Amino acid sequence: MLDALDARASAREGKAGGDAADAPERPSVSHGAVSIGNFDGVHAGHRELLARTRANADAVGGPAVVVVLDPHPASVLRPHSAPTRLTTIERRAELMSEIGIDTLVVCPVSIEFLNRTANDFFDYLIVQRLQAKAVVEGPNFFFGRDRGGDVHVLKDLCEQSGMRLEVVHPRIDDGRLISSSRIREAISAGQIEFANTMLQSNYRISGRVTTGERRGRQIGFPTANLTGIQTLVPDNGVYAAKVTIGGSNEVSGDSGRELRAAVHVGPNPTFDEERRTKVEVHCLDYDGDLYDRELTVEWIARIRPIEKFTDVDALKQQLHRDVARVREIIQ
Ligand SMILES: Cc1cc2nc3c(=O)[nH]c(=O)nc-3n(C[C@H](O)[C@H](O)[C@H](O)COP(=O)(O)O)c2cc1C
Ligand SMILES: Nc1ncnc2c1ncn2[C@@H]1O[C@H](COP(=O)(O)OP(=O)(O)O)[C@@H](O)[C@H]1O
Repeated sequence: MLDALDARASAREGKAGGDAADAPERPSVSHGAVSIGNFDGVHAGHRELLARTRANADAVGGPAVVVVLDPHPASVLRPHSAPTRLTTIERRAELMSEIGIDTLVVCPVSIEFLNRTANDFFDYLIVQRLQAKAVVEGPNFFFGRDRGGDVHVLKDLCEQSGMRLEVVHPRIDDGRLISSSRIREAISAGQIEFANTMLQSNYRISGRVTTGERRGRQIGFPTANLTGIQTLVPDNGVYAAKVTIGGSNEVSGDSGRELRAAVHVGPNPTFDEERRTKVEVHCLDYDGDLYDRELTVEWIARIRPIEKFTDVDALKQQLHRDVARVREIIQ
């Protein structure tokens, strides 16, 4: 039973995965302040909860620990309705590290795990595995079989174990709660600036550069075509973005180089390719080989929808205007 908690990430190192027993230096998870959730996006609401987790950790003199239930419990129960994630676990660890969380523990979620009663969940995870001194959650926190535990149950259990509990009230924006699903809706509608405001950071995706139709260079606008994207792709359209070349474990010379880019998301109707959605990145002021490299795209603003142009010259004229617009938006 204890091996349910078998992977952890040191948020300070921004890494995830691996078995705890293999880690050369196990990050400290005991006797601290703990918050449990999915934290997809690490958005403004999460950030308030995490700031309070940090403050409680300081008050009890232990580490600030976040337990990410992965995959999201709802997607284990209803795999077909699982939403596409906003952030990988590695990205969540990176963002949490930036805001002062010491350790991110990944708790694998299975049907058996979700079948624990609320008392059992609390005893196993919070008491035995984490030996927590403080717990921080939002009022919508439910735990245990059939979501049997809520913050009132949690309050009683914490009191019985002599733990502090802080319930952090969620952040309201325009009278509506900031939530991961609301951010997904905004991104899927191309409302990148609104999503970025709710995230309090620029939305990102990463992918590997693959070959396309080799048309880009012929028309003077080479585009790096991304594949293997694991997170939500914004609505079809043309965007201004910042791009970083190379993955975290690449050592090549220009790894980490940041560029501005005009990014196309969608089909290529001008070339009668109406169906396939592609993510194509035209980097400004760059000429090099990107095939098989990893690119991270930081979305800044949507410029326009995809159009079918009457000919390639009309497309080229528009691409010149798109690039000029990117230069205006990202100075
Ligand atoms: C910033 C940008 C905007 C684009 N907008 C459109 C568009 O509105 N309509 C369209 O058919 N293709 C558009 N394209 C896509 C080109 O058709 C595509 O890059 C070209 O076909 C090259 O494809 P390839 O990389 O497979 O060679 C755009 C490309 C870029 C970089
Ligand atoms: N400024 C640039 N932006 C994007 N890719 C570039 C740039 N300069 C050179 N390249 C290279 O050109 C390739 C894209 O050229 P393109 O003719 O569109 O071919 P493909 O159809 O295979 O994507 C990229 O994968 C990259 O290796």
